[in-house]
Amino acid sequence: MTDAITITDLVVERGRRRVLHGLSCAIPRGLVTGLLGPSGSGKTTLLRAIVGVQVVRGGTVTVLGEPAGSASLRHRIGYMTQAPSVYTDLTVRENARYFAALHGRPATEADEAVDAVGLAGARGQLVGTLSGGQRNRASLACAIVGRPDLLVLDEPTVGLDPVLRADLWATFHEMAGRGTTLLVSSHVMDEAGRCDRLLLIREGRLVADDTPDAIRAATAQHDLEAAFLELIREGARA
Ligand SMILES: Nc1ncnc2c1ncn2[C@@H]1O[C@H](COP(=O)(O)OP(=O)(O)OP(=O)(O)O)[C@@H](O)[C@H]1O
Repeated sequence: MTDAITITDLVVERGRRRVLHGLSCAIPRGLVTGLLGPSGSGKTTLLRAIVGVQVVRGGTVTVLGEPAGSASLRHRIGYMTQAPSVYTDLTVRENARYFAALHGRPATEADEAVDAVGLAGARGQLVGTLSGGQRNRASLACAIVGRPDLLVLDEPTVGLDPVLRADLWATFHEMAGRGTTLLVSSHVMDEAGRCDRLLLIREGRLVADDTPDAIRAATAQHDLEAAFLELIREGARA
């Protein structure tokens, strides 16, 4: 299996504080990789380095065979930030169609993206009048509309009810089945089990990089939250 992303010795400082401390990992193509860790552990910073919008102090980040931030990657990566990046004075459908046009995609694909995030019933509604969770999903529709090779999603399921969350995770796996690589951050450990692979980070260092089952086996913990705690304890003992 080839890797979509390779990160070597990545060091990032933000506001004079070291946030990522020489992090190295590889993210395989065509799978859903979860980036899990407590609030402030450096998840968003790592995602920013991957999409090429973060100044890095050291190390390398290679994405789809190119250095992160290369112009050639712009149409190949979809990025959903934590703050919804949509126009509040346009409808859901207009937003999705606008982003589709930027990627040279037809309006039909924009409408499919709106359906995929469960917003078909609100497609004609102004984004400014949507609930927070709906607005997040409108933002997600705009991120997936270009049919990117790599989709980087920063906490895409925050504020969603369990049914919608399950639907969205099913959508992520369908996309992976069609060859898209997904990197999805979350600090909700019950979402970890839905991923093909997991990166667990804490205080800017990688604590684990494996499948959920391998992490369970290595820690003799079925519950991934307990497994995460066990890995932290092991790290402290070492
Ligand atoms: N613009 C900034 N200037 C200075 N420090 C920053 C800046 N942005 C983030 N940080 C710090 O970098 C660290 C990592 O932040 P980051 O947003 O990557 O964490 P996170 O794991 O994504 O957190 P959360 O789950 O709460 O979104 C935190 O200590 C944060 O305070």
